[in-house]
Amino acid sequence: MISIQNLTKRYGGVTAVDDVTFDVPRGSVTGFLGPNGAGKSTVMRMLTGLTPPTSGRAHVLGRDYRDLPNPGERVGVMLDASAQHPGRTGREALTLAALTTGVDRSRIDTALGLVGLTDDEAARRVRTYSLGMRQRLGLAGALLADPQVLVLDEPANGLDPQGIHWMRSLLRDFADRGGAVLLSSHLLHEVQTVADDIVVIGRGRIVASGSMEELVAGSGTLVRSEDDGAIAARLHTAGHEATRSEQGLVTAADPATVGRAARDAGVAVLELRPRDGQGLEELFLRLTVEDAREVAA
Ligand SMILES: Nc1ncnc2c1ncn2[C@@H]1O[C@H](COP(=O)(O)OP(=O)(O)OP(=O)(O)O)[C@@H](O)[C@H]1O
Repeated sequence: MISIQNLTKRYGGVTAVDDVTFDVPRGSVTGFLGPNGAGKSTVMRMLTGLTPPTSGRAHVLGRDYRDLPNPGERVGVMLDASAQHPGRTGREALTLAALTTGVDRSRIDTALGLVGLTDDEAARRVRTYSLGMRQRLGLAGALLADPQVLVLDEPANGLDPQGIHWMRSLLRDFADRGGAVLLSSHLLHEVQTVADDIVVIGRGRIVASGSMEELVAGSGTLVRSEDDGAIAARLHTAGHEATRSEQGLVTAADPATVGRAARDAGVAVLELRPRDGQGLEELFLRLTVEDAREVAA
């Protein structure tokens, strides 16, 4: 439902997006993850027709966003939740959006209900909203026309952990009903909670992508035993790197291979498991630390 191919954007000498290719299929919530300045917003702006690509293409529902008839009806977009008119009430903001996209006004209450904004909150001016409430209002705007695709830039920004879990079920439900979601974040734990597929971008280029399970599995195995050194030696002989950490031995080999190495070494295993979210955190940090440093510099 979203197809991005060899997408590149240059601003003068700066290559903001460099040959990016990925798809978001029907039924998927895809997290677009990268440090500040990695190029996420630029990809989303090109996808929604706000910035022309230097080369490559970004299609949504099979064509350029600008070529879709009434794109606001089929693609829900939230690029900057803080860019809402502070003097309007939440309900007024949604009413204007309904008028400009030709959506039936009855959808306003549905959208408010979906994002959990009460009638009283919708009657308040946006300037009195917390960041989390603005995100909810932005999401209500994106959901207003009951679109097939959602493109959301940093939607979890300002939400508390409970809010992030709430967003997960909202987006999961949207995808399960046949929709596709692309959402960006510079925080791994937000994406980890919400998305089932991940694309990691650093310095304009994709540095990793796959399902959450693949990326977690790709981050190896942890084993704690009565003799980690003996297992490490067996793994080395079999061609697997293994390093000692405070928690035990860490290796890229899968748990079954590590279990056999322990058996062959005659060592009792105390703990053996795939490395979980923490492994993914390390993967993200390792993949992006250089990029983050360059951007900071
Ligand atoms: N209009 C522009 N003119 C010049 N450079 C730009 C422009 N827009 C973005 N850039 C540069 O392109 C790079 C990518 O920026 P982008 O906003 O897409 O990153 P991001 O991943 O969305 O970051 P953040 O998480 O901070 O929003 C940055 O180096 C940025 O300075």
